[in-house]
Amino acid sequence: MNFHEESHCQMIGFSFVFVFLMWTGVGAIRFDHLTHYVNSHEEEFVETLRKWVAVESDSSDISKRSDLHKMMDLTAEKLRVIGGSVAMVDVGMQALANGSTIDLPKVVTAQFGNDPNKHTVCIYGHVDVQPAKKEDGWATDPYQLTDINGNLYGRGASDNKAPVLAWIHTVEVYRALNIELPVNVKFLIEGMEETGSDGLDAMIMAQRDTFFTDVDYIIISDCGWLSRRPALTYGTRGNCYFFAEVSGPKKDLHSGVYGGTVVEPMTDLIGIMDKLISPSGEILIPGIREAVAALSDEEWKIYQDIEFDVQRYKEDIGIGELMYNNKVDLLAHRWRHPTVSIHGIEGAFSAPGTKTVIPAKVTAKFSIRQVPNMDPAVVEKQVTDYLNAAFSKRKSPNKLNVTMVIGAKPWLADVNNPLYEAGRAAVKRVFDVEPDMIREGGTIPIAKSFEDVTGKSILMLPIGGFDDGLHSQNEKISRYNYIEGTKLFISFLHEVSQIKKR
Ligand SMILES: CC(C)C[C@H](NC(=O)CN)C(=O)O
Repeated sequence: MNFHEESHCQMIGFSFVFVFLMWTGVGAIRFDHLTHYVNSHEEEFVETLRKWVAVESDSSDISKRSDLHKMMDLTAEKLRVIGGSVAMVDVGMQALANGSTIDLPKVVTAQFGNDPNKHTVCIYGHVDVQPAKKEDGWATDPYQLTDINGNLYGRGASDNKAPVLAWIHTVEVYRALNIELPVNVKFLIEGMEETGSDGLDAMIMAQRDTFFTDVDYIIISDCGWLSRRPALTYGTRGNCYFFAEVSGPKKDLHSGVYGGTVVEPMTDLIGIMDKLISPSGEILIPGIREAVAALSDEEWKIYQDIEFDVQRYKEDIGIGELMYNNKVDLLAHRWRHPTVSIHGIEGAFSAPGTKTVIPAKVTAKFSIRQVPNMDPAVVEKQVTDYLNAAFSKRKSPNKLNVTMVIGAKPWLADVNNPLYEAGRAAVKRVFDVEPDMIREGGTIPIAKSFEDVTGKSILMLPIGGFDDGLHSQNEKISRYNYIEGTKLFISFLHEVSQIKKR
C-alpha cells in the first residue's frame, strides 16, 4: 500500500465514485502537506540545530561533563515538548584512568504511540561530539553554527546532532499537522557514543524485556553517503582503542643535561609504534590479517558497480596519492579490511616553540578498526602480547603498560530484510534514484550489541553528506541534506508501515 492507497482505506464509507476520484490525489496531498511543513519550517529547524551545536557536549573531556548533561536535558526537553513520554535513564558511573569515577550522561528514551497493530521503530542516535577547538584549524567557531553557502558548519552538526533532530522533526511534523504516525516511534539517544558508548550495553540488556519488547526495527542515522547519491548502509567496522604508556624518570628532564644518559620513554614508544603497521599499510601484528573474512566475488561485484569518483575523493581530502588507486581496493580497504591509526601521544611536547624536554611519561593512543570475523577480546590479547614482546626486545629500563579502552565490534546486516526494501522505496520517493548500498569505515559501537541483545533488525539510513568532515576541522551538514533528509525519514516511516506484520 502506498500513500495513495492508504488514503483509499480511510475513505471507506464514502461513495465508490467519490473514492475513485479521490484515490489518486489524497495520499499525495498528505505527503505534500508533510513535506511542505518541513520546507516552511526550515529556519526553525536550523535554529534548533544552532542551539544544539552551541553545547560543547564533548564526551571525551571530563571537564565538559556538565555540558554533556545539559545536552541530554535539551534532548529530553525537545522530545517532551512534541508530546513524547520521555525517560532519562541513569546508566551509572564512568571509571576514570586515575581510579576515580564520574557520572555518565543519562540515556534519553522516548515513546510516541503504542498501537499494537502498528510496527514500532526505535531510532538510535547520539548527541555527544568529538573534541574541537578553533585553533585546530577551523575557519569558524566550532560551537557557533555558521551558514556558508547553504552548508551549516559546527562540531557535531552532521555527527550526529542534525540527523537526530531530523528524526525528532519527523515526529513533530506529523503531530503538528494532526496526521497519525504510521508506526509507533521510540527514541534512544545517548551521550557517550564518541568514546565507545560506556554504560549503554548494560542499559539495553536491562531493558531488553521492557523498552525493547515491542520494538520491531532499530534505525540508525549516524553515518554518511558515499557520494552525492543517497545510500543505505549495511555494515560498519568496529574499533579497538588502545593506550600504550611508557614511563621512565620521575619527572621531565632537560635534554642537554640528561640526554645521552637515560633511555628516553618517547624513543621506546616510537620504536614500538613503528612495529604496528608497515609503510604500505600491512598490519604487522600476528593473527589480525588472518582473521579477516575473504572478499567474495559477489561483494567484489557490488563494489565494482558503486558510483565512486577516486579523483574527487583525493581532492576532497587534499592528497596527491592514495594507498590504492582502483575503486574496489579503495572501498574494500575503507570498509572491510582492518587498519591501524595512531591518533596522538599524550605527554609529548606539542606546543609551538622549541622546548628541549625529555618527557618522563608518554602515552600513545592508537586504534584498530575491526571487521568480520575479528573479535575485540582476541585483538586485545594479540596487540598486548605483541607490543610487550617488541618492548622487551629493546631491553629498556622503562615500563610499558598497554590497555584497551574501547572494544567495539563490527556489524553487518542482512540486506534481504524488508527494512532495506522500505529504505530503498523511501529514497526513491524523495530523491528519485536508487540508493547506493554501502558499508561504513567508522564504528557505531552499540550496533552489534543491539542486534545480539534485542534480536531486532537494524537499518542504517544516513543523511550526512560524503564531504561532511566528521571528526575533522570544519564539520558541516548542508541544509539540503538536513531538510531533504527529514523528508526521507517521513517517507521511510510510511514505507515501514507497509511491511507485513508477522
Ligand atoms: C568508537 C569510536 C569512537 C566511534 C566513532 N563513531 C562515529 O564517529 C560515528 N558517529 C568512530 O570513530 O567511528
